[in-house]
Formats: sequence, structure tokens, C-alpha cells
Amino acid sequence: MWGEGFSLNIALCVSVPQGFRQSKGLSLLLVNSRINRNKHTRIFMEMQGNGSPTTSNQSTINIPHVLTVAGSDSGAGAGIQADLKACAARGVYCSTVITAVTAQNTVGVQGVNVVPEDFVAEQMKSVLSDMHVDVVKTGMLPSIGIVKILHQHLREYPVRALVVDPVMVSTSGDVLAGPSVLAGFREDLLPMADIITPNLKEASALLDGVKIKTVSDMRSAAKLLHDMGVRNVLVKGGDLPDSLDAVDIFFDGEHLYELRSSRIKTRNTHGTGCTLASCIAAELAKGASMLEAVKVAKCFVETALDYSKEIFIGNGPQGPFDHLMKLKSNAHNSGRQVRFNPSDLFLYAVTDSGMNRRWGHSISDAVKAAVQGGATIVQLREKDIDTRDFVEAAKSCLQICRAHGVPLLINDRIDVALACDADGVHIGQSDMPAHTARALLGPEKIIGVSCKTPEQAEQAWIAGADYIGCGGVYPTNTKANNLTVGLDGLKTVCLASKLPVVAIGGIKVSNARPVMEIGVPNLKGVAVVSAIFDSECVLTETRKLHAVLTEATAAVK
Ligand SMILES: Cc1ncc(COP(=O)(O)OP(=O)(O)O)c(N)n1
Ligand SMILES: Cc1nc(C(=O)O)sc1CCOP(=O)(O)O
Ligand SMILES: [Mg+2]
Repeated sequence: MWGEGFSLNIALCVSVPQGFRQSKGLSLLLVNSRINRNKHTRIFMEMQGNGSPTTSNQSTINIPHVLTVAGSDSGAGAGIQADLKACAARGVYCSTVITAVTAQNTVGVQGVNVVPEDFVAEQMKSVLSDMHVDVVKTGMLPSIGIVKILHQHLREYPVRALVVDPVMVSTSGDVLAGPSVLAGFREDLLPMADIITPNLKEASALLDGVKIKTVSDMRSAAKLLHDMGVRNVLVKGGDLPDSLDAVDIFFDGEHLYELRSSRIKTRNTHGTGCTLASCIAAELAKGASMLEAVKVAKCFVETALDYSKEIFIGNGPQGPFDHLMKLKSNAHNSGRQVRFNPSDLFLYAVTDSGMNRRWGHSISDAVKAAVQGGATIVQLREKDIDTRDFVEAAKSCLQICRAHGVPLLINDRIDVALACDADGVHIGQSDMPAHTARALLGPEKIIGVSCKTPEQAEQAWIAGADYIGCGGVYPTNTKANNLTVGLDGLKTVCLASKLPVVAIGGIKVSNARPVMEIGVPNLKGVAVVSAIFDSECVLTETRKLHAVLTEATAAVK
């Protein structure tokens, strides 16, 4: 509370992304924290009773924040309640502006009570004038007046992104926003929105009743909606007749992406639209790119539907699903704020038990030295170790990596990754298929796939991988019978890949530079085994390689 005798902490973001508001008159000090991976490091400035700010060293975690502007669903499957659960499941704070209160259950909507416009405005002001909101997500906007109020507030309090779910008709077929609101969407919200996520009926309504019956119609609709001023469009094809897959079309103004996932057979689909949009907002708030946010959101919804396909709540035709089931069944706290940052691939250290034995290093000592020397990601590639020992070694390495904010991946062994709650896995073309690994690990974990061709890179992307490893760039003795693709092969794969790439195979201090100099932006770094682990002093060798990579990267820029 403000006032005499009270001490108040005001947290300020140090790295202020584009569009973020900054409080006036308070200076910013950078507190560097590698653990706080989304860089929203904060400092506290204590406002004493006399109002004069004094700095303290206290640093806090800035939880990414989504504000949802939507209607309440008494059955809690959709609306504000779904948004809150989705954001909680994605580790994001969610504040709420309630636009309408609906009496609703699994049968349908029994009543709607629209909140007076003045009071919607008051809620918006309360949140936006006080809290640091990263992303606003909209759901049910029942009147054009409310759309206008939202538009005014977003102009006054700009946020980093606006996600618009143009809710018009409930899944039960009840009207939640009449045709008069369409004008508000077209004139005010779409030109401001970073993404709009209509289903087929909503896309059709926004496009004056145009018929959308096929994937090809969805593609045209996405382009037409983009022409209305919105930066990205996701047309959801859940209602597409005769489709075995759930097909969505994503258009970013340049590329059209067909995002397919398997259709989960369940009655519990109430609230999937709200959840998807909230998940997109949550991922954007955490710093993801739009395509990445959409892919994670789709994967989250698919996983949540799958996990809750047998639950039974209510007696109507459409039940809610459980957003937190995945969390409950996998109740680890990963301690990582951001799931994957491609720049983590910069210096990728891959362990080898033979080399560690040769030099008398334990796995965890070797990993510690690599991380201290500047490794930005670690993979445990232990081909000849008992599973029990592997899990134990992985747990100790995880502690080391977490302390340095470095992700730890497990090679080949999804079971070991799950057992120790590693940050992800790396798998090859003959290991478990990437889409199966994704289904087992859920949307949070990092998945890397070895690829030697553009086709494999495309498959990895479709399967939901986060990055690809491409090699052998040079001949290597570490992996038997490995095909060398060379620098040219690496470049071809990088150019074709929609995912970030790390180069691997025979890379060392003396030849790393030409790899980084191939000049393709999605080549993010090199993965090495012998260059650092086949040595007495892993720390020194890692430092040397880090220096070479840093120099080469600076030269390329
Ligand atoms: C980063 C990275 N890239 C490629 C590989 C090779 O994986 P894979 O083809 O499955 O071969 P093994 O390493 O399992 O022998 C990798 N491990 N890491
Ligand atoms: C594990 C691995 N995968 C490769 C691939 O081409 O996919 S090459 C490789 C071995 C890399 O070891 P070093 O750095 O000692 O050459
Ligand atoms: Mg493998």
C-alpha cells in the first residue's frame, strides 16, 4: 500500500522488450542472472514512507503475465476459467477482465449477463494501470462498446502482443457475440492484433459468410483475414468435415503452414479454443516466436485432450478437459523458465563415457568443467552404462546444469530423461520416432533430431522437434560408420530447415570457424564430443572452443 509509514517494493524489468512500458523517473540497474532465462530480471526499488526510492540488491523472478478479457463460464470448461487454468499450466500469471457472466454447463448456455461497459473499463484500468501485462488475450466480447473500450485501453497501455480469439458462438451453438460486434473486430481489433484464432464458423462470419469447407478454403480464408490487417492468422479446422487429422492453417503474411495433429476421440472438447488462444498468449509472454507459440499451444491442447479423454464431468454432450492433468501426472518442477532458446545451441557439449574413463573423469566432473568452460547445452551420450547408473549420473549433472542455467538433454533414452526430469532428449533416425517422443515427453521438453538431409529436417519439424543436429560435418572417430555430409551438406540442410541447427562431427578448435562461417542464420552452434572431452582439462578445451566460436560469430555479423 502507498502511504506514510509503509515500505513499498516496485519491480522494474531490466530488459524491456519492444512495446513495454517503463515507469518514469526511476533508473534501471542490471542484475545479471543466468538462471532467469527469460531475462526479465528485476530489481527492487524500495519506496520508503517519505516516497524517496532506494535500491536494494533483492532480485525477483518476473512471471510472464497474460491478461484475459473474456466471459465467465460457470461450468469452468471454457472462458475465463479455461484461460486461468491454461496459463497456470503453462507457468504464466493470468489476470482477468470479465466481460459477461454466463450460466453454462456441458449441455449448453442457459443465460448470459453482460457486464456493464463502465465496469469492464474499470476492471481494465485496474489491471493495466497497476500490473505489468505482457500479452492481452481476448475471448467473449459481447458488445461493440466493449470492443471499443478494449481498443482505447490498449492504446493507452500498450502491451507486447494481442491475441484475439473471436468468440461468437459457443460449441453448443449458443450465440455469445452478435453480428454487430463484427464491425468492431474488423475496424478496431484486427489491425491491432498479433494473431487471430477463428474456427471455421468465425472465419466465415468475419469474411461476410464465405464458405469454408476444405483445407484449400481455409488457406484462402487465412489470406483474406490477413488482408484485414492482422499480423498472423490461425484458422482452426477442428470442425472440418471428413478430416481424420486436426488441421489448422497458420499464415504469417508470408508463409502458409498446415499444422496437423491427430484428432483425439473424446467428448471432452469444451474450451479447446479458449485454451489454445491462452496457451499462445502464454508462450508469447514467455518470449516465444509466434510460430513456436502456436505449435506449443497445439501440442498442449492435444496432450491435455488425450490425457483427459476418459474423464466424465456433467451429463451433456460436451465435457470439459483437465488442463492440469499433465502437470499432475508429471509432477516435477523443471525449474526452467523458458523451454528452449535456439541460442543455447552455441556450444553444445556431448559426453562420452569412454573418453571420461580414459582421462579418469566422472561424468558429473566432466559436465561441470564443460559448463564452467562455457558450454551452453549438455547432452549425456552414454552408450555403455547401466540404466540405474545413467539415471543417477543424469540427476547429478542436472543439478550442475540447473545451477548454471544450462539445459541438459539425454541421448537416445526417453526413459532416462523422464526418470531424471531432464530438459529433453536428442534422438537419431533409428531411435524412437520424434512424434512418439513428443507424445511421451509432452510439450515442455526439448527434442533434437539428427538429420542429414532436407527431407529428414522437414520430418523433424512436422514431428514437433525443437532443433536438428546435422553432420558429420567432418570425418569423426567418435561415431562408427558415420556418413560425412561436409560443409556443403550442412549448408543445404540448414537452408531447408525450419528449425534451428547445430552442426556435429569432427569439429574442433582448428576447424570450427569455417562451420560458423557458412553464413546461414539458423545454424546456431556446434556440438562436440572429442574436442572437449577427449582431454585432460575439459575446462580449458571448452574455453578455447568458446573463444573461437565467439570470434567466428562476431566476424560473420
Ligand atoms: C546434437 C547431436 N546431433 C547428432 C547426434 C547423433 O545422434 P544419433 O544419430 O542418434 O546417433 P547417436 O549419437 O545416438 O550415436 C547427437 N547425438 N547429437
Ligand atoms: C554423436 C555424433 N553424431 C554425429 C552425426 O553426424 O550425427 S557425428 C557424432 C560424433 C561427434 O563426435 P566428435 O565431436 O568427437 O567428432
Ligand atoms: Mg541416437
